[in-house]
Amino acid sequence: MKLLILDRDGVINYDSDAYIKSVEEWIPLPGSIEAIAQLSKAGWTVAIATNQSGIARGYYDIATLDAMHARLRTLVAEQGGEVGLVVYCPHGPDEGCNCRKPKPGMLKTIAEYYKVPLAGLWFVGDSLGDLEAAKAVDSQPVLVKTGKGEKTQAKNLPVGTLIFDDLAAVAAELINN
Ligand SMILES: O=P(O)(O)OC[C@@H](O)[C@H]1O[C@@H](OP(=O)(O)O)[C@@H](O)[C@@H](O)[C@@H]1O
Ligand SMILES: [Mg+2]
Ligand SMILES: [Zn+2]
Repeated sequence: MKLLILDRDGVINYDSDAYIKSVEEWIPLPGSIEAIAQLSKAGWTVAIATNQSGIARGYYDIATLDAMHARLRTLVAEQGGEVGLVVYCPHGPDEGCNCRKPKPGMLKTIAEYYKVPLAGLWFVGDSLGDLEAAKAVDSQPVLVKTGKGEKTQAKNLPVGTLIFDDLAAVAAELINN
């Protein structure tokens, strides 16, 4: 099975230091919806692993978060594709959960759900925590330069991190090679 895991904010949609607090604030990045649809139509299962500490901080609720993800699913379906499992960490940084990236808990959940090994599995993110989560379970860290990606690129990246301009470039690489 061809499984790809994506971070959400800064990879699929624009991110904000003020958090993405409503469906109206959830705006797809150029080409991201089409990229997910093309991957899906090419036989890839596209899952999502996203930190959503805004829940713990009281900025938005689970119903709003679900509405964002329903919007994502609708947009991808309109392009003939589909979105797989979406896993989120609703906890705050100080709660010591096992799912908040850079911990790999969400990656493990997704891999177990699809019964796919984590080794070498591509995880696409814009933050260092995304890349560290991938490295922690021997998955392939993939950085995109959207969202916080350009800032992240200046940091000390895990060895072997692959770098692409955006999700569309990641999709082109996977579909054409
Ligand atoms: O990139 P993903 O994992 O999909 O989601 C990131 C968001 O949950 C938010 O994560 C926050 O980090 P803290 O959770 O406050 O450390 C900040 O970086 C926000 O700008 C960002 O919108
Ligand atoms: Mg992100
Ligand atoms: Zn958590």
